Amino acid sequence: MKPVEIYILSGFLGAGKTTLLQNILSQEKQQQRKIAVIMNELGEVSIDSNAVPEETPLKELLNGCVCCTIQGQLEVQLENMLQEYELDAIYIETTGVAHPVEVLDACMSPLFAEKLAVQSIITIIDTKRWQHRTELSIQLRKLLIEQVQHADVILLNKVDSLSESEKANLVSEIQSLSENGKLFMTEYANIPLSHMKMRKRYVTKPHEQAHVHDTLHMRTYVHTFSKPIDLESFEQFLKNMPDTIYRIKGYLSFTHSKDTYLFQYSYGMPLYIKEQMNMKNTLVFIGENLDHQMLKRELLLMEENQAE
Ligand SMILES: Nc1nc2c(ncn2[C@@H]2O[C@H](COP(=O)(O)OP(=O)(O)OP(=O)(O)O)[C@@H](O)[C@H]2O)c(=O)[nH]1
Repeated sequence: MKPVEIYILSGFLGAGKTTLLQNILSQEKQQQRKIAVIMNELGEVSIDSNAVPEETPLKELLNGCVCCTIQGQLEVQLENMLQEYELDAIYIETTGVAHPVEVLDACMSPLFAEKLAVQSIITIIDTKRWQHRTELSIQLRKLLIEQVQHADVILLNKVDSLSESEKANLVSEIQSLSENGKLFMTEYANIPLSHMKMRKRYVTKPHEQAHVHDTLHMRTYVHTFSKPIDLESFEQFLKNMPDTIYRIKGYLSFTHSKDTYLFQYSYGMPLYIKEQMNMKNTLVFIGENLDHQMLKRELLLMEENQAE
């Protein structure tokens, strides 16, 4: 039997991995290939799973990073996928702080030698974040570089906000870091599937391990609101938030509207998208050394003030 192709989607928090996955899935559907997805999220609740169409088999690895605490679980989920479905390819969306090589290691287990064929590591870069990476801790900066160095395909995403000279500088900077990576500039991770397909024999290169908790000090906080909140107070809260909160995503309802909104926040940019269904109002925060108590206090206060 033909081995199932594996694609690893890597890239920092908010870079556009889920956006890329959605583009890929719709192209794969047109080609009538049988695809499954494994999603790893740092938080204990899943937000991105709605981005995957219902007919696509999906397994989620929540509350930890495949590259450290839950590597064993990835192997179990891969095995389950292979047993339950007949597939052409599996896409693995890693957490924004995962080291791609450690995810690769899990897929290269001897268990799967005949069954899986890793095709490529695709790293997506938030170009704006990259330009301002000196604001990140040294460990996170190293991780961003490693994500580039180990990629076969590199997408310079969110170029819509860059000038032509910024784009040129970025391309030469990334090219100097990557020996063999194929480089593409994208907006909303829009790229033809054919650019991501490459058959490669994988040998894992040496790399520095960066564990989410011990080295990167990444933490998550999940907050569920018991009622709709005031948009203005929420925006004020966002303005005062520490810079070390890199990513927020989840669902929100506001007092001014009956709708539920999918909320996305990356690199200081909030985005509200009307959601068709009524979802539980839960937000996942991801950041360095998150102050859980402070977040909880501020968010509860926001709800309490509402009642007055
Ligand atoms: N302006 C702009 N926004 C983009 C682009 N690509 C993605 N986004 C937005 O960036 C935000 C984060 O995108 P996602 O695809 O969820 O990023 P992610 O890497 O999956 O995020 P995590 O799973 O949290 O690490 C969303 O609001 C996207 O709509 C782009 O090219 N330009």
